[in-house]
Amino acid sequence: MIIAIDGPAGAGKSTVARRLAERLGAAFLDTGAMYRAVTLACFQRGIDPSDAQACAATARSLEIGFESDGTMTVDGAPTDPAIRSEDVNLRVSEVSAHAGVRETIVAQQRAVAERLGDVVAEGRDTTTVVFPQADLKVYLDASPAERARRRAAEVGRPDKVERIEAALRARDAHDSGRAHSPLRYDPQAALVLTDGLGVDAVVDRILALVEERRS
Ligand SMILES: Nc1ncnc2c1ncn2[C@@H]1O[C@H](COP(=O)(O)OP(=O)(O)OP(=O)(O)O)[C@@H](O)[C@H]1O
Ligand SMILES: Nc1ccn([C@@H]2O[C@H](COP(=O)(O)O)[C@@H](O)[C@H]2O)c(=O)n1
Repeated sequence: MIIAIDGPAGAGKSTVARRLAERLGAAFLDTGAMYRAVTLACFQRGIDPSDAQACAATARSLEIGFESDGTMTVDGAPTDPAIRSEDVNLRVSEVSAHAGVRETIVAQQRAVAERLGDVVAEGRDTTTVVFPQADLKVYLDASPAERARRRAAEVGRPDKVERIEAALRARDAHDSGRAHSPLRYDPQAALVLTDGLGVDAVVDRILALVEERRS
């Protein structure tokens, strides 16, 4: 069984997907973490994120592994927390837009799912490109203001909510506007709007959809 969850930045995809995977006894696949790992490796190697060929070569050179609990390794080592840094946030959309990077990473995502079996995958193109045959597709969304409030609370900076909203909107615009695998709503996906809904309520709603598909 594959459940694919897409949506804009900060919509709650990884939080919900991780919890859903736990409830279902499935593996959790955070596809964005893979693009973040490529971006960080580009920084560490002095590669310009606009250099499509060098970014693609970097993606090909990395050995990215996944455990069923969602733990990712890069070249056999635990993932560097710097993949979540502000610097990576600012350039990951640019790196992930290169066709050569996507070709490599999408192939790895499919191979991981093949190996892990039941999978809850989340990202930007898991419903449309990576797993078009998914058993359930969900598009998770919330207003930009709500997403920014949640993210600001997460990082303990409610005073920065406006800056955070601007950054989320910029990343969404880049992810939606790119030529290869843009973020878009797949008409086969169930749209789940989460303003005013807690994480457990969102997970319960998706579990109800899983049950519907099974019956
Ligand atoms: N339904 C919800 N209610 C309240 N807070 C939520 C809800 N869903 C997620 N959150 C919180 O919002 C923040 C962003 O969630 P998360 O990191 O899962 O989003 P995401 O869609 O994976 O983001 P990104 O695409 O940027 O990685 C987290 O602090 C998370 O705990
Ligand atoms: N399937 C995906 C997943 C992510 N991306 C790109 O990576 C960025 C970071 O993703 P997070 O979910 O960790 O925030 C995201 O902004 C996209 O640029 C992607 O292209 N495809």
